[in-house]
Amino acid sequence: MNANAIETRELTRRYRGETALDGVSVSIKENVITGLLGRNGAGKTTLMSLITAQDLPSSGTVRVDGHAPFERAETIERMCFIRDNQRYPDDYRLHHALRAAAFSYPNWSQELADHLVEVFRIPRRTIVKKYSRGQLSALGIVLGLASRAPITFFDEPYLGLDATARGIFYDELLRDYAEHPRTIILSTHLIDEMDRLLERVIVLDRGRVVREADVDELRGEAFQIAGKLSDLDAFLAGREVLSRRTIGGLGTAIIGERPSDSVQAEARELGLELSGVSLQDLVAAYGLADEPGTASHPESDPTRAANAARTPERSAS
Ligand SMILES: Nc1ncnc2c1ncn2[C@@H]1O[C@H](COP(=O)(O)OP(=O)(O)OP(=O)(O)O)[C@@H](O)[C@H]1O
Repeated sequence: MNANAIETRELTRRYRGETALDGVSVSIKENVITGLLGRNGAGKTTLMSLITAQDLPSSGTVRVDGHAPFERAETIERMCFIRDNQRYPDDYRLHHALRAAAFSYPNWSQELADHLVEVFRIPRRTIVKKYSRGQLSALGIVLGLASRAPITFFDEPYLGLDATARGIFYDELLRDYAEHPRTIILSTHLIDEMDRLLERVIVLDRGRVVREADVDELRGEAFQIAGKLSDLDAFLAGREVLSRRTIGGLGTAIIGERPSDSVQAEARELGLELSGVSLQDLVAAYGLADEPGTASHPESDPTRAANAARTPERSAS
């Protein structure tokens, strides 16, 4: 079991009339990739800002490697926080940003930075202020990965990145993490895409922690069932139905229950298809993420619900 790199206790941040974080107590494990999930305004950025001492709590405590990070340089230099709206000085070009990062992060890898600049095709001569949204995100990723900071935060690092670049990010992150294990915290709405990266998730809703669990544990707690409505209704009676969709005479539902042998046998008898649930669907079923097909889940296919009702993608194992 990994030790905790970060612990917060009853962390609260109030702005005028708005409680952005409300008594958040979480433990983030060392050398694990943790996903920070939740709908817009859930408090993800606020939590990362407080942990990295870029903001002060209204009450509650933060401990990073056992220390309060605020004004503690040794702790702060162990952390790298890549914001989704990272700002750079007006005259900055790529080499300025890289040089500043090399100066700030003791574990900085220039070799990795040069490699990532090439694979993301980041322009060297253009002023950073003129970068496209995707190029800015790519630069953030270069700085975040090449920092090799023992604790690295990425706040929605994929904004504006095309699918190819996002794939490169996930592969490069996994490769470098395997060679240089470290604590990585990613806030994301693209749960489906990132679920291969995430080992643990913290789900926030309206400033509170609603779930903190290993991804495998979460996945084992629910299943999807699909088939004819009449058979489905018989199966669903008395069960904890987290979400349900109907298309014509077919339906799918996500059930909050372990898919035990007897459950699987019952589904078979009724001619229903039982399958695993993706992390995105599970978090959405709890009402804590954007539904697939909505604007902040751009990669999802709006026809997926219909397809799921017809042909479940995976079998439960
Ligand atoms: N400086 C501020 N002044 C007032 N309210 C703020 C401030 N910063 C954040 N908030 C509020 O705190 C809440 C949490 O914001 P936060 O940015 O942490 O959410 P988030 O989960 O990162 O959202 P998103 O997914 O949209 O980026 C929101 O309601 C937001 O409006």
